[in-house]
Amino acid sequence: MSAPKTFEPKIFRPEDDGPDRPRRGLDDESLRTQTTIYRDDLLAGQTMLITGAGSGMGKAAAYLAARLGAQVAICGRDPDKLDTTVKLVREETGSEVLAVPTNIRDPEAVEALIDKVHGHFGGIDTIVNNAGGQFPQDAIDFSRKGWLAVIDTNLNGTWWMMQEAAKRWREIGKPGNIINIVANVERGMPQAAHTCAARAGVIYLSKTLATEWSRWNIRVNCIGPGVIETEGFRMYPEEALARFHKANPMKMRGNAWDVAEAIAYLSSPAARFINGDLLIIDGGQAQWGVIWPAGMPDYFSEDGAA
Ligand SMILES: CCCCCCCCCCC/C=C/C(=O)SCCNC(=O)CCNC(=O)[C@H](O)C(C)(C)COP(=O)(O)OP(=O)(O)OC[C@H]1O[C@@H](n2cnc3c(N)ncnc32)[C@H](O)[C@@H]1OP(=O)(O)O
Ligand SMILES: NC(=O)C1=CN([C@@H]2O[C@H](COP(=O)(O)OP(=O)(O)OC[C@H]3O[C@@H](n4cnc5c(N)ncnc54)[C@H](OP(=O)(O)O)[C@@H]3O)[C@@H](O)[C@H]2O)C=CC1
Repeated sequence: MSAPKTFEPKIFRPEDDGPDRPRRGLDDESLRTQTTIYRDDLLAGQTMLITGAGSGMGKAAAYLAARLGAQVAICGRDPDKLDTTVKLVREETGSEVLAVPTNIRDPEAVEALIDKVHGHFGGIDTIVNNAGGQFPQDAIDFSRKGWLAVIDTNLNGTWWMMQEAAKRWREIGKPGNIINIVANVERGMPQAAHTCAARAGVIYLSKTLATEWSRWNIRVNCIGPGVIETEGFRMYPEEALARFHKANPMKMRGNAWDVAEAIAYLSSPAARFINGDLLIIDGGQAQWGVIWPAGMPDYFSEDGAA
């Protein structure tokens, strides 16, 4: 049976995510079996700090970076999630990941995180600002607290990370590399206006910093994922998920490995001349469709009100 074209927009809360729903994204077993085009020591000698790495794309990126020889530090709010990444990397590579539970919304905690990673590994070469998220809802119904939560996480949190890392790189006279995971916001995103605003902010912040900070040899780039199936899909109702693949002309969902490999590329010497750019990984979504993660109001359907 095909998914309905429209359904009543509704608020979906994490508590609606029951045990009967399928788990989404690449589990540890799938991650272990992923292959890569990169040579084994591509990132040897590098230290990478990846935020939001207890699940999804951040976890895949941390695992791939460790496999390619990088020293890896990770953060996220939930220590149990971070432990799953530490364990996976240890079992598969024998390397120890440094896990520092941190809320990126807290600038002092971010400062302490950057200190800790520098102290532990003697420096940082690349930071990947991947932590983030939102909830699908019609913008007119956003609560003030909900708006602030999304802006604070995705825009302010990313900024605190960038500024603290750059201050340290300037102080010690070492080059730096920043990769910000944003979203595909080119056509706007119905029912994700808060994240659209925050991600557009990060993209243009990054383009600006790529110029300002080039004098300290700090590069700043963004990756814009389209529909990437991860644990984060729990925030979306099944009716919406059934249509997510239609957001792009390839009619498929990407996975966390697609993004992890792009992160590895931008962390490698091959990307030394890439600065201020936005790499979109979306199967062509930018030129294609718009999806309504909380349900398309009838007004927008083919036979809706003129
Ligand atoms: C990226 C584009 C989205 C759709 C565009 C179309 C393309 C679709 C395809 C892409 C789909 C996937 C996109 C992903 O990014 S999935 C991966 C990311 N992971 C997540 O988004 C899950 C995690 N999300 C969150 O953690 C939260 O959204 C949030 C950022 C808000 C976290 O904040 P906080 O920890 O403070 O959370 P709280 O629970 O305390 O909430 C604070 C207030 O926010 C409001 N709120 C929260 N959830 C909802 C909801 N489901 N519906 C409505 N309002 C919500 C609310 O006011 C909260 O306060 P109260 O609890 O006191 O009411
Ligand atoms: N999946 C998709 O289709 C798309 C995803 N994105 C973005 O890509 C990034 C990765 O998403 P994905 O892997 O799918 O989702 P996940 O939900 O699996 O990962 C997001 C991670 O961010 C962490 N996080 C959230 N808030 C904070 C915070 N305040 N401080 C520290 N860590 C935090 C979460 O851990 P914890 O809760 O423990 O803090 C979680 O591990 C996110 O920014 C997401 O919004 C963008 C476009 C599409």
